[in-house]
Amino acid sequence: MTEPLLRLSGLTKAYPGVVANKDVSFDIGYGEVHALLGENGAGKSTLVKTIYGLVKPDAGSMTLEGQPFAPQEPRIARASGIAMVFQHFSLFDAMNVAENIALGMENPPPQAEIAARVRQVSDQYGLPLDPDRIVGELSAGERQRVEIIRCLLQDPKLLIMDEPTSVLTPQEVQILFETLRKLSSEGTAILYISHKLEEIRALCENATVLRLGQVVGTCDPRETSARDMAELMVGTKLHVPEKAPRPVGDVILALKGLSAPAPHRFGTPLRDINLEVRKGEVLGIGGVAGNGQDELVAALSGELRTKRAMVRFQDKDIGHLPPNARRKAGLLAAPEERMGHAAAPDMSLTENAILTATTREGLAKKGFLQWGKARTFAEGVIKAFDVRTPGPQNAARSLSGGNLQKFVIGREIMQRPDVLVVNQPTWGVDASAAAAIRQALLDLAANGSAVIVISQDLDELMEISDRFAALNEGRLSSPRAATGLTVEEIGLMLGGAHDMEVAHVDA
Ligand SMILES: Nc1ncnc2c1ncn2[C@@H]1O[C@H](COP(=O)(O)OP(=O)(O)OP(=O)(O)O)[C@@H](O)[C@H]1O
Repeated sequence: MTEPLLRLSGLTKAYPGVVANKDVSFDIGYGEVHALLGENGAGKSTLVKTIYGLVKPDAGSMTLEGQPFAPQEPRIARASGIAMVFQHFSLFDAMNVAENIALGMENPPPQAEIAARVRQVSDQYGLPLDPDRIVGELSAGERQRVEIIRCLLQDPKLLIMDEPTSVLTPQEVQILFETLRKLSSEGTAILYISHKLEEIRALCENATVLRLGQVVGTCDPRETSARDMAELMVGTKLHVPEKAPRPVGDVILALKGLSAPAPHRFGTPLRDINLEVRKGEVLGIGGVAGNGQDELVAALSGELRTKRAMVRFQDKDIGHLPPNARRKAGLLAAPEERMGHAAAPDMSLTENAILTATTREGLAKKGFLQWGKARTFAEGVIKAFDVRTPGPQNAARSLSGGNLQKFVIGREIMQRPDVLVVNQPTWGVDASAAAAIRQALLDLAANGSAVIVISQDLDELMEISDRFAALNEGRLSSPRAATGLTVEEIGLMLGGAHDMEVAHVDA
């Protein structure tokens, strides 16, 4: 039998309180597109970090092209032909594409040469990218291309991709898949982590499923339904969120001509947003990343202050109020970037609970923090939202991405907001946890709160929203009932051809 490209044999890695990988063995062949599946915390990242030399296994071994392979650090893994595109990009906004790529090289050639090679690889693999563009001005999809091209310049034998499509538009996903197929046909193997099972079915020829750190199954995704794969991952039947009919109440939040300049050089200005949100409704806001999503969340949460009358909440003008005053009044928000924005990575979960829940949960008394109460609150979130962690004393950084997301969203929901604004609530979250988060948002609305969900995942928005609006270059289309909206109509709304603008053209 011929040797596989990479063989993993009995890899085991334990962290305090959890075994992240337990006796994991499988092969990846030359040119094979291999999916690594598993719910949040199943151990996928730990495994790929082991292959990339970022984690040292406690036991087990690897071979690469038949030779023992035990990279002590990423530099060695890269030199052996392993490349990795991370979920979170590591690029410098103020530098151009070629400069960013040079930063990742051991011995970078002159800029002009890098630019020429970027152009060549970009043409060869159908990944449009201009090496002279400033990274801060690129879309998420283009930033990812920078990372991919950086990898391709190393001519990898194995390309590892961790959740590559969560920030991409459907068109960008197609471009990426074409590139990956071409790479595979040329003999480059791809190890692909994603929670988007339909994409796995379209792309991968083999899948290894991890649960609680162990391999629990393998399948051919082309011949396995998404539902079967999801159930293999969780080991139980999948719960699909139910959108029960709900009475919709009075207007609780109104945006009136909400405008704000871009908060930084690479931000988007908000332009004359008008919107009414009612008690008991879920309003979905779609749009390609970078069209004002972060700015809108900031204007609602109070991180971005505006003129008083631009934000009206429960019949009071609050555009000038800071976040804590808004929290106290019942307007809560969970931003998109969980590490560093929604949660402080080095703080424990209890401390992270204190960060946003002190006012509403009474976690401070006469200026002193009530640690016992804070811990109980954090434990409540962990329990209610099935956050996989040994306990609230653990640092946010130690949680897997999806588990931290469950904690961050749960922390806000458990504070019983009157209005909850969430940005990308299920980003990087596995199918069953995503279903649980969506159900929690629907339950919140069923209890009379208003929920604004900002997401790039149109399927998600259609699943839970009563009304749908689209953000485009800082403008918001007028919301429309989600039921019955066609893909074409949504596409037009996302592209900015919404009713107001069409009316202007006619005039
Ligand atoms: N540095 C660390 N310290 C302590 N525990 C860790 C550390 N890294 C990972 N873990 C734990 O190991 C387990 C596996 O985590 P891992 O990030 O590999 O999961 P994952 O499958 O990639 O999850 P996700 O899909 O949410 O990204 C989790 O329980 C996680 O909390």
